[in-house]
Formats: sequence, structure tokens, C-alpha cells
Amino acid sequence: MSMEAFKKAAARRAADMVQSGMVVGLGTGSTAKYMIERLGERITEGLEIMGIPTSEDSAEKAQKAGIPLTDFATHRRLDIAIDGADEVERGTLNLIKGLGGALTREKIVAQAAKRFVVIVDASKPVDHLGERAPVPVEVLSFGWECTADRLASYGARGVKPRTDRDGSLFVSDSGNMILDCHFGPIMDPAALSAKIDGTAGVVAHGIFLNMATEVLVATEQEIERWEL
Ligand SMILES: O=C[C@H](O)[C@H](O)[C@H](O)COP(=O)(O)O
Repeated sequence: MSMEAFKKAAARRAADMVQSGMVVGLGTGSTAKYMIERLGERITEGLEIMGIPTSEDSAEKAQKAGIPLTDFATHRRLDIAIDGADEVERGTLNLIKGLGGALTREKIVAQAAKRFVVIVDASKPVDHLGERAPVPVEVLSFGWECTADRLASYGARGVKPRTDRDGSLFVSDSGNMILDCHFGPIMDPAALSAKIDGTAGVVAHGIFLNMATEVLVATEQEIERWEL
């Protein structure tokens, strides 16, 4: 099976956990898009749900799939949120998210959800967060140079603003910059997370601690379900 097929398998399995009447957080990225597609299929079969998207991109995909959208003004609490991840730490289910730039909205949606189901292919599990992925940090553009210096003082290498493929500055859906911070393996993610959270200019960062309630990992043999 290709990586794409793994993503699709995990995404469809998660979408099949959704039941009528639920308010569903709709994640962002190449795995979450399959979950949105599957929810669209289920709606044509009679499923009745409302979605809160984690990005403009997912909002567009959800609308195309026929998923009715709602917002936090109407629904403060979500029954379930389903999203991809860039890394999943074995044993803790802690995550790095945000290589697609949607981390802040994703964190708000995950925090508001009773269940947060993470869908990944077999390339995403790691022993320590930061092994492969940088930690994306969404920052205000005002004083970003100082914010970047501060992040570097925590051990991040090569901190610079994310750019799009054409070299132009990446701007998040909320109008902010993303600084990708390469820490290497993170031995104490709680301490690092607290330091980044306490840094002026930081809107949110991509370390998600104690948020995932379950992780579906699609491997060659099966879809493993990890829970704490
Ligand atoms: O900002 C993007 C999100 O955190 C994605 O969920 C994450 O990057 C995983 O994306 P993908 O499923 O495309 O690997």
C-alpha cells in the first residue's frame, strides 16, 4: 500500500466513528482531506452532523463535500475532532502539528473537543517529538526577529519565517507568520512547551500535549488504535 492509501485508510476509519447529531472538528492537511471526503459520502447516506473547520482550506473542502458548517458562537463544545499530525510520540500520544500552517485553529478546535482522534500513516510515530519535524510556532509579525532570537535561545536551530514554494512569506489564516524551529529530539516537551507559550509574540505552537484521546495509525497490516 502507498503512503496515500495508508492516510486514506486511517481517515476513513475515523470518519466512520462519527454519529448523527455530532458537532465535528474538521482537521487540515493531506490526511484530514480524506476524512472530510468520507464524511461527505456519509452525509449523502443520511448522516446528520455539523462541522467546525480548522482552516479556510478545510472549510472549502467541507463545503464541497456538503458538510454543514457551524461556529463557536453557536457550539462551544465539539463531540469529536479528527485531524492529522506531523509526529506522534509513542507511549504519550503527544504530537507535533502545523506543517500545514493551521496549528492555532487546530489547537483551539482540539481543546474544545470531547474526543480528539488523530489519523496518521506509519511514517509519523516517533520515540521523541522533534526527531524529524520542526516545531512550527505562529508569531505576530511585530518584533518577529526578537521572538525568533528568543526561540533560538531555547535550542532551536535555523529559526526563520516559513515561505511558500515561490519564496513569498507564508501567512496563516489568522494573518500571522510561522517560524519553524528545529530542536531535534525533545526530551522534556512540557518544559519546552511552557517556555514557548510564555514568550511574547507567540500566538501558538505545534506541540500538542495531552490532547489526543486516540490515534489511528495505518500500517501495512492493519489500522492500529492507540489510546492511553
Ligand atoms: O497544519 C497542518 C496540520 O497540523 C496537519 O494536520 C499536519 O501537518 C499533518 O498533515 P498531513 O496529514 O498532510 O501530513
